[in-house]
Amino acid sequence: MKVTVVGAGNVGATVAECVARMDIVQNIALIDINAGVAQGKALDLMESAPIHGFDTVIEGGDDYSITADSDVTVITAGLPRKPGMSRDDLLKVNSDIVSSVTQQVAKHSPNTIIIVVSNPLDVMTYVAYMESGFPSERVMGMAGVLDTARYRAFLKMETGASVRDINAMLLGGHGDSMTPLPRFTTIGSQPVTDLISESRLDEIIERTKKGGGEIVKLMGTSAWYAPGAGAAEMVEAIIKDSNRILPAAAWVTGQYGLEDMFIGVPVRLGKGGVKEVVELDLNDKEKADMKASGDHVREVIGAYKNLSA
Ligand SMILES: NC(=O)c1ccc[n+]([C@@H]2O[C@H](COP(=O)([O-])OP(=O)(O)OC[C@H]3O[C@@H](n4cnc5c(N)ncnc54)[C@H](O)[C@@H]3O)[C@@H](O)[C@H]2O)c1
Ligand SMILES: O=C(O)C[C@H](O)C(=O)O
Repeated sequence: MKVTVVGAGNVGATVAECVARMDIVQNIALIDINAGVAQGKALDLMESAPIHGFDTVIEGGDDYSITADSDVTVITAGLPRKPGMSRDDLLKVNSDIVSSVTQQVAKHSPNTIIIVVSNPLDVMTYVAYMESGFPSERVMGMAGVLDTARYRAFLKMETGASVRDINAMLLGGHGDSMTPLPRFTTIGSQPVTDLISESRLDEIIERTKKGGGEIVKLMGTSAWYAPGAGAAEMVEAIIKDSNRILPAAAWVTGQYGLEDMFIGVPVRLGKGGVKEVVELDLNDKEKADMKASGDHVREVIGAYKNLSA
């Protein structure tokens, strides 16, 4: 089994490290336009193998021949936002990068499964789908795992419960229009709505929606530990064919009243990629939130199409 990570920056290097430490694949290829950085980080990771005890071989560079026949490819290439920017402000620069990267990926690994991380996430996933020509089940975006992890981390901070006992699901685009679902959130099997007041839960949800921006404001660039771990969790589900139900940006064909876009929905992940989009029974408010999120994603797809027209 082989995994490629494109972009050896903060997120890409973290994905490579997390997957290596899982010791679930024979090879990882780390690609960057800056060959020295990719080679250096690959070598540094290899030198950590005896300490962590993994046998995965990591190779870095700027030549896509090292990525040949990858089973899973994670695309993190692209600019992160700076304070004051929205993710959508990255549309032009990152769509150019994701387009060219995807062409190389598809050429060298025609059967790979692509997980996009670059922002604006839902639309960059759409770009990778269009450029690769792959069937939709082999293209997806990582954001829901991160957004749900943030929500669960904030619930842990609030209640002191173990993160292992906090289950949550979240839908919609990766942005302020995402749709956390308190009705589907439990702590130790108890509904979160029985444990935390409505007003406090609203504050936690608001913090989750703005979680990316909170970190950008603190650091001047965006997050990488949780995003890297999130992408690695998706890689693991695919490599191990584990049928995990995780939130991911997946192609919708009428589910949740949406179509012709990638947007965050619960999916069953395993061999071959997205095996199924899982449809939760939403109430009217949740449906309205999902529709608003879909409207936003459609708007950014429109902006992308105008750019590339
Ligand atoms: N989906 C999410 O939840 C999520 C979370 C965090 C970050 N992101 C996004 O991931 C992207 C990467 O973030 P980062 O913090 O790792 O940035 P970074 O600047 O640390 O790394 C990006 C890397 O991409 C490389 N790169 C640029 N153009 C390339 C090309 N054509 N081919 C190969 N490599 C290229 C750069 O050289 C750099 O090393 C950003 O767009 C960011 O917004 C998404
Ligand atoms: O916030 C960002 O720009 C990066 C990422 O989408 C995140 O949520 O951390």
